[in-house]
Order: sequence, then structure tokens, then C-alpha cells
Amino acid sequence: MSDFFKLDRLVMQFGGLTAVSNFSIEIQPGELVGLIGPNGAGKTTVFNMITGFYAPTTGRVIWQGEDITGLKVHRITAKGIARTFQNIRLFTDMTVLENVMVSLHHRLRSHFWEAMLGLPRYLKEDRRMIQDARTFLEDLNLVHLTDEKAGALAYGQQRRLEIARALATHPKLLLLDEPAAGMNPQETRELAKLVQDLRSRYALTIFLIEHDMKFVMGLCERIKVLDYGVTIAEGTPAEIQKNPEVIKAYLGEPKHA
Ligand SMILES: Nc1ncnc2c1ncn2[C@@H]1O[C@H](COP(=O)(O)OP(=O)(O)OP(=O)(O)O)[C@@H](O)[C@H]1O
Repeated sequence: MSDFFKLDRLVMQFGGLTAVSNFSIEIQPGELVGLIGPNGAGKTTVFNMITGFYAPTTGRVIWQGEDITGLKVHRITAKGIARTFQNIRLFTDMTVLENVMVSLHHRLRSHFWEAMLGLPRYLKEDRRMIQDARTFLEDLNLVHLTDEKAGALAYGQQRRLEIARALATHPKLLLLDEPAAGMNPQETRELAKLVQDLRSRYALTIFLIEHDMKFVMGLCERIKVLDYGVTIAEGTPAEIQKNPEVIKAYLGEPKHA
């Protein structure tokens, strides 16, 4: 059993509502795993528990052998877990480059006063950061938009900028929350290729939520299915597609009929 990344019986309750019930999974380095399920199934809540946005009611998040359950968001980011959001969260009035720079900034070693005084170490780090940020933008096919305001970008470009920002924190595990939402079929196909390329270029492990079944089935090696907070299936895309419980959940048949 590996302790690279393990969710052990996670439970999240909001008042009387159990949003996620006994969610467990192990993901190996380099794997690309999908999390699917109808609206409100608890998928984003799982991501929120991994990344410190919610402290689980019970259960554990194990990352590289360490119990990181309930740590603060910035500490989890610093340990190499990054995410994107279902509702895009960019600094819309800042440029594309500045958005990536903000993510890189936590790695900057020089002090605030060095920056204020424009001391050499700061200036050197600043130049290096701009170069690094441009590299991420090149990887996400956004470098031609470097000086545009993030808010002026097309939807698909904003989604890619979110991924660039996540990569700028130098993660080992990348969580993507509906990366293809709002994209047209052509953009979605390009995104699938991009995700594969990024996985190998940055040696990433990827866990993603997505409603676009073609995208998930074509990209993920393994898929987990949630319905009303409960895991109803886990398997390869081929297994999931013919699983009767999954078909029932997606066709919206009354659960207790
Ligand atoms: N902070 C919160 N307080 C109360 N209830 C919450 C909170 N966050 C999520 N929920 C509830 O938990 C359940 C699961 O929500 P979640 O957003 O995780 O589902 P999801 O599978 O990501 O859905 P979607 O596909 O629509 O994004 C929902 O009933 C939601 O209303």
C-alpha cells in the first residue's frame, strides 16, 4: 500500500447534510484519475477537503506519507498540491503575466524591504520570476496574451490561465475542477492533449472533476463515481460506462424507487 496520496474514509457534514460519506481512494504517482457524478454529488467538497478549504468532519488526507488533514490552504499548496476552481478565480484587472506572478510570488526569497529598495537580489529574482511565468504561459498557449487583462480573455483561455497559475506553485499533485466547462468541442480536445502533455512534462499526478464524459473517458485511466456523497463505482472508463449503478445515477432514476 502506497502513502503517496491517500484519502481515508473522508466524511463532510454540513449541519444535517452529509455531503460526502466515507470517501476513500489511493492514487499512485503519475496517475490520471477522474471524479464524476451528478450535480451536488459532493465532488468539489472532496477537493475542498484535500486542499484545506474544508476540514473534514472525519477521515484523513495522507500526502507523501504525512497526515495533512485540516492544514491551512497555503501550507497544503506549499507541500505540492495545487488546484483550479469550478468558478474561475482570476485577478481580472491584472494582466495575464501578473496573474501567474502572484502564484510564483510565494517562492520569492527576498524580503519586502529589499523589494522596496530595489536591491540586486530582489531585482534578479524578479527577472527570473518573469521568465518562469512566461514559460508557464508558453506551455498553456497563452504567451501571446501576456499583457492582456485576465478579464478580457475568452472563457477557454481563462481556464488555461487558471492551470498556468496552479502550475506556478510547482505542484506534484494537480486537482482540476471542471477544466473543460464552457469550452467548445475543439477547445476540449485540445485541453485533453494539453493535460497529457503537462502531466509528462511536469511529472504530475492528476485528479480531475469533469462533466464532459467524452473528455473524462478519453483521458482518465481510472474513474471514481459519486452520487449523493456516496461512492457508487470505481473502475476503468470501459467498466464505468457499462456500470448499471452509474447509468441509473445519470439517467436520474429515483434513488429509492
Ligand atoms: N459550505 C457548504 N455549506 C453547506 N452545504 C454545502 C457547502 N458546500 C457544499 N455543500 C453541499 O454539499 C453538497 C455537495 O456539493 P458539491 O459542490 O461538493 O457537489 P458537486 O458534486 O461538486 O456538484 P456540481 O457538479 O454541481 O459542482 C451539495 O448539496 C451542496 O449544496
